[in-house]
Order: sequence, then C-alpha cells, then structure tokens
Amino acid sequence: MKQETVNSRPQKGNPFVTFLWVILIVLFLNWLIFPNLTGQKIKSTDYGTFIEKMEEGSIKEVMIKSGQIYFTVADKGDVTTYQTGEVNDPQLVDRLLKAKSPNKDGKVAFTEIVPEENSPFLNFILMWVLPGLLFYVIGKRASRSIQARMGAGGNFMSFGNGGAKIYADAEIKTTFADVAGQNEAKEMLKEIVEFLHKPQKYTDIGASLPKGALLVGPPGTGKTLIARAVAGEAKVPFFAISGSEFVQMFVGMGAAKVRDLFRQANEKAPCIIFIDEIDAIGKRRDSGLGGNDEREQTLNQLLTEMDGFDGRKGVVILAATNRPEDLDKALLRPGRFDRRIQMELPDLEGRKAILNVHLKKVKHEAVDIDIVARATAGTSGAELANIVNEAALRAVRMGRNAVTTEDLEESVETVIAGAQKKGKVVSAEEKKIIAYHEIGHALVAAMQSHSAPVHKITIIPRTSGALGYTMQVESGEQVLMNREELFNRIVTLTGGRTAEEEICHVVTTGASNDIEQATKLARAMVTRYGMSDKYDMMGLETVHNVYLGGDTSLTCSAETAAAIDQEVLEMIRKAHEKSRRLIRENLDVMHEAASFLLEKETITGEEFMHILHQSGKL
Ligand SMILES: Nc1ncnc2c1ncn2[C@@H]1O[C@H](COP(=O)(O)OP(=O)(O)OP(=O)(O)O)[C@@H](O)[C@H]1O
Ligand SMILES: [Zn+2]
Repeated sequence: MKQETVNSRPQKGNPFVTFLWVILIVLFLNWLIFPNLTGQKIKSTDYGTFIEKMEEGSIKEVMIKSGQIYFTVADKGDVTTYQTGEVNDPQLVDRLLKAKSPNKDGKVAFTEIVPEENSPFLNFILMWVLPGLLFYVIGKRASRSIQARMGAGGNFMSFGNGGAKIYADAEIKTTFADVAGQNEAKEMLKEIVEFLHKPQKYTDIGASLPKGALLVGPPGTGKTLIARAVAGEAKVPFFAISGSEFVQMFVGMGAAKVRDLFRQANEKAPCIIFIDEIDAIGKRRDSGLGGNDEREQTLNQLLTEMDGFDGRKGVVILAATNRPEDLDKALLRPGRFDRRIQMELPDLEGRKAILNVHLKKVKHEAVDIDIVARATAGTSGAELANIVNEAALRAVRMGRNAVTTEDLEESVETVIAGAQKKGKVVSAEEKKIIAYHEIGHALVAAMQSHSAPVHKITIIPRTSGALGYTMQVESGEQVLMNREELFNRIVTLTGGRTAEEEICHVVTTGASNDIEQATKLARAMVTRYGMSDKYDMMGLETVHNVYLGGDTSLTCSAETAAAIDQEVLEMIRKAHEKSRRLIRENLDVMHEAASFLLEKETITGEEFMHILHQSGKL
C-alpha cells in the first residue's frame, strides 16, 4: 500500500508567490486584449426612458443589478449604455420578453455584467491592484500557518489512499480550568499530565508508565474536552481520531491507518493520541453475528501497536466510549486501557460550574445561575453549553446585547424538551422515589454495626444505567467476611425497596439490581459458605472459572435444590424485615436526609452522617 507523508517544510519557491504572478500576468493580458472594457461610459436615465426605448424596440441588452436596470441601446450604429435608478417592477421580465429589439433574433438579450461607471484609474486599482494585494496577503498567511504547523511539532498525516488527513494539534489551549466539575476524573488524569511533563522522573525509578486510559461516560459529559485538556496541560501534541474513521474504509486500510497513526505519534512523543468512540473498533470479538474482518484486523493492529511501543517514550492513548461493556476484554488488560476514568452527568454544583464556564464566553447581565442549574437536572455538559449558546442567540433575536436569566430559562425549555423526547429526564415524583430509595440503603447501612461506611450518595443517573447510587467503602482490606456482615449486606440491599414501600407507598423497578445481588449473596451463604442452619457445612454448589465471571452449578439433588430456594427466601425475608424495622424507627432522619439529597443531588458520606448525628440517632 502506498503511503505518503508530508513531513518536510515547504520548499523555497513558495507556491503562493508563483500563483500571484500567474494572476497578475493574466490580468495584464486581459487589459491588453480588452482595453475598452474599462473605458465604457454609462449614462444615467429614468425608468420612463427605459420603457420608452423598449417600446421603440431599440434595446439590445438588459442586465439587472441590485434593483437597477443597465441597458444598451443601438442608436444609428452607436451603442450606448444607460443605467436607471432603483426599480421595482414585477412585470419587467414579461415586458422584456414581449419587447422588440434590433438584435438578429428580434429579442432583447439578458446578458453580461456592464462595468460600473468608474474612472479608468479607479478601475485599475479595483481590478488589479486590490485583488493582487489580496492574493498576496492570503498566500502569505496560509503559507505561514502551514509552516507553523509543520515546524512547531504538529504535522500533517496523510493516510494511504483514504485521503483522510488528520494532523496533530501542536498547541492546545484547553486546560483543566475549561472542564468544570469532573474532579475525580481530573485527579486521575493529573498523573498522566505529570508523567508527560517529566517522564524522566518516572523512568528513573523504572516505573512502567500508563499507556492508556479509558474515558467512560454518557454522551456530552466532556470526554473529548478533558482529553484535550490533558494535552493542553502537558503542552504536548494531540492526535485525535474517531474509531469510526478506522472502519469506514476497505479491508486492510484500518490496520494501515492504525500503524501510521502510531508511527507518527512515536515521532512526536511525548504526545497524546485520542481515540473517540473506541467501541467502533474495540467491540467484543465474540459478540455479534459473524465477524467483521476489517474491524478485527484494525483491533488486532491496535493491540499490537499498544503492546509494541515503548512506554517510556511518553505516548499516552486516551480512548472514549459510552458503552464500556461492549469492549473487547483484550483492550482492558494491563498495559493497554487498564485505567478507567468515569465521567458522570453533573450534579447541581457541577451544572452551576459548567454554566459559569460557558457564560464567561458570552456577554451577560447578572444572571441567576441557581435557577437555571436547578431546572436542568439530568442534562449533560454539552447540553448546558448548548443552553448558554441558545440563550445568546435568543438575546440577539430580541435585539439585546447581553444574555439575561430569562433567555437562559427559555432555552432550557427548548433543550430539555429535546432531552425529554429521548426519555432522559426524570420527573419530580420519580426523583423523590429515587432519593428515598438511596437514603434507605444508606440509613440501613449506617444503623448496622458490621457494615461498611457510606462514602457517597447520588441521584444522578449513572453510566451503568442505575438511576441512583449509594457507595460504600470498606475500611481496611478485609479478606474474610463473617456471617453477620454478609447478612447485614443483604439487609442494606433491601433498604432501598423498603424505603419506597414505607414512605412512597409504591414498589418500583428501581430495586432490580438490589434484588439480584441480595439473592446471589443469600444463595452463596447457603450453598457455598455453610452459613445456613439447615445444611451445616455441606457444599451445594461449585463455582467454575472464578476469574471469568464465575458460572455456578448445583451439586445436589433436585429436592435439595428446591429446599435451598426456600432457605434463601427465608433469609431475604428476614433481611427485608430488619430493614423495615430500621426505617420505621428513623422516619424523621429519612425525610431530612432525603430532602437534603434531593436538593444537592450528590452528597458525601460525611454530610449524611452529620444529619444522622444531629438527629441524635447515632
Ligand atoms: N465539564 C464540562 N465543563 C465545561 N464544558 C463542558 C463539560 N462537559 C461538556 N462540556 C461542553 O460540551 C461540549 C461537548 O463535550 P465533549 O464533546 O467533550 O463530550 P463527549 O463526552 O466527548 O461527548 P461524546 O460522547 O458525544 O463524544 C464541550 O465542548 C463543552 O463545551
Ligand atoms: Zn437500590
């Protein structure tokens, strides 16, 4: 396959200067051949005269330009050009079609542009000198910008016959300050920035450096933005390409493109490669119907390149996806995209921050960010950016020169309506249920002695599809779990549903994941951990492939299997009852914590515990 790369500086004979000369020569010849062009004079006249001449049948040509009629009249062999004032006659064309003319075919010709009435000197300036200057300036600028790109670290990359060129952005201006919120993601990426800054520091110790990180999150959460910010912070070139660009081509092209990309990146190291929509190439190979040869080849090439390149050179690959579960496991192995950076939809504070970042770019009056942020629960950063832009457009439409709160509120409605259509927006009632559900988990966890502390509670939808989330972290590394701890886990898992029942008096589908986990756990206690009274230490289930998902199969009779189900059910019932008791005893705290969560959307474990302590319950 033929591949060509433009790496060198442009040669001395600047093509733009040559081009300029050609233009000048052509213009000069033009002047020699048609010296009359500019000498022609135009006489002003009125519309009445035009009609008169037309009825006379002496008009040869007509041209209409910005409402004015230019026409030529044959008068005893002499040709004169006239120009009328601005005319608005809808019948004009009809009249002209009907009119007689001294032309051979007897019809008026609608033709060429008649030169303006200018002095020959002005004409000379307008026709030759100005365009010449213009070409010269444009040519100069273009050639300079090309030189800048090539010289300052960036370079054009031309991929085989695909014709698709990407070039590394040599100078990224985006920094972490442009990315509002997403603090956890920034924290994790800071190390990569640090490493790109001073690779030496890491290589001296012999540390092997991160080669790749996977940015995971719903659309519009700023994955591309933060990747650019990493390059901007580290001041390194940024190669950006989308996964889909690899697979649109003929078989073999994708792989060649990957090779080319890495070769270029190696030359520019330290640098960042950003592959957007990596799922387009990185889809699990065993999934789907039949293989896609092209995609597989491309993926294999990507894996080979990632393994092959020297981590010490400082090429870091960031990839983005919103469907991490679709990715081929091979991509996630150590030494490849082994770091996962979660980007989530912004909570109230996050939305305020994002709105502020984007409001800085438009002129605005003192606006009430709080109102806007509250009205936009569930929207992404991209949608918030869009809201600000829509508001600015609205302000212009209304003839104002600054954005007001009202503009923002109006555009929120437009953008939210779009999001609602996609089923993304959670209603106020649903939000309330989700909040109580999560607080239910958290409260039940906190009220039990052997239970990991609550770290974070959120009602912002997660990438995983969960509508809310209560995160517990084990303090210390625990390798053994006792029976009570396991049972308490099950109680905590039932806490969400219990809160729905006790407070909202509904049961929803929101607990499906809790149910699955609680059942698995209870089952394992009975069949594998010997933690039921009935079966003592009898093993009832075997696990295969512990590291690959862990399929299980029963190792007992069918009757026992039925009895196990009974046992599991008993245990879950007990857990459910316990959480019911805990929640009933603490209804006031439930309400207080849930309304705090509804307000803030994400709260920390400390904030939650603070409410608990204040209520005197703990
Ligand atoms: N945290 C944020 N702070 C400021 N602006 C943001 C943030 N998140 C998103 N935006 C705005 O949204 C735009 C789109 O974000 P970006 O393209 O980075 O999202 P993405 O996650 O890559 O989306 P996709 O998955 O659709 O590619 C950004 O250019 C920026 O204007
Ligand atoms: Zn739950």
